[in-house]
Amino acid sequence: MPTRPLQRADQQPLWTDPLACLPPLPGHGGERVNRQGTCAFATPGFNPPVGLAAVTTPRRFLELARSRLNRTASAAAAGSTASPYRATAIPGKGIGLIATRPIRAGERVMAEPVTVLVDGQAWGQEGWEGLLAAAVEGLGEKMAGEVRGLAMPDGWTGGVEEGVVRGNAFKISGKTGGEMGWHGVFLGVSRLNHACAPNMGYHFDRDSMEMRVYAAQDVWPGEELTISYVDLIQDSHTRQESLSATWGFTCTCQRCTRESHVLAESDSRVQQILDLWREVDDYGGGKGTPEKAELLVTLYELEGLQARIHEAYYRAALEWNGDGDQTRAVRYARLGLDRGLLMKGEDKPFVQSLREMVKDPKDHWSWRFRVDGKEKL
Ligand SMILES: C[S@@+](CC[C@H](N)C(=O)[O-])C[C@H]1O[C@@H](n2cnc3c(N)ncnc32)[C@H](O)[C@@H]1O
Repeated sequence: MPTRPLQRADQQPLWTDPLACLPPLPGHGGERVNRQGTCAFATPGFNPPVGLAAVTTPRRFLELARSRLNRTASAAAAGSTASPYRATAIPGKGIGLIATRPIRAGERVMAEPVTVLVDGQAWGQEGWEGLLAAAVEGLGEKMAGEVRGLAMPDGWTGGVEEGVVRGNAFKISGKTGGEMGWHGVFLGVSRLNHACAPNMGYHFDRDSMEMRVYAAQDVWPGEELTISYVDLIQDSHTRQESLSATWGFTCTCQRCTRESHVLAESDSRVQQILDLWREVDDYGGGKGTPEKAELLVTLYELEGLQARIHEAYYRAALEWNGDGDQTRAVRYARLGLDRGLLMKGEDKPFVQSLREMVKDPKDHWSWRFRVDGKEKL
């Protein structure tokens, strides 16, 4: 444990002593509670003036302070420009974000450091809600008030801070000391409402601890900015059930409220997407073709799945390369890379794979794999 705060010359200290701790869990060993138990932290030096509230062990918080947080504040400052949206009340949805100027597809709309972090290992542990409340309190009256003012799941009757985390946290991952899961709340991003054909996509950047939100399509002033809370490649009934179970609302988005025969058509397209996926993802099966992958692209477009279109482009790139058509392969690889970088981030394996294909399609594992058959794989 550091005896002096970790800090850079130009920044506030990022390490703070725990505000409160739970005893260590059985099997974790160690006598000293503040070394092994889960604790509440609040540090005002992170993303000032917001700060960071965290529920985790001192060891993991220290790892974060050392490896991540120093870089975050500068990355956020470098990217700050006037927001192309404003928060306002949306009938039936609480607060939401509305575009205040045209936003072009691919434009970065938000880049926001995390404000509340709950260690996946602490989530649900007896007494974790108390630690969460203490960490949020530690942000100071103004910021704690902002966190507590976020929406809770409809019908929530438990504690405020827990409700806020359950209603707004994204599952995010970090790399310090091996893979680990966190639940992160972002003050601005939390105001994005759900739609089943959202106009925004996002990814979490592990280096800067920022959530980055990008336009998946052109957006006009006055349009609401939306993301998806659930897997969109599910039929309307399953999507509705999962939104209602976790957030307690009934989705009234355009994709969910069409006339019944149009809704049935949409659900059948979802089924066709799933069937095509199975065929093109079976590299040894012989049923995948470039035409099927291109049909996948069309179905994604028809379903308004622009925030996930990179998935279809990736498959079209593989199929054309597998067929030995390097020009078409590179075309789709370029499209997939362009969208994939925005929606999933740099470190995803499919992004690396597309980079390799763009560089030299014939050197990519998929070159002519459909033509040359199984021996190629
Ligand atoms: C992450 S918050 C989004 C921002 C929220 N509207 C607010 O006022 O802060 C999630 C909550 O917003 C509401 N919400 C989000 N999308 C919705 C939708 N499509 N229809 C109705 N309510 C929605 C629900 O109350 C949900 O629990």
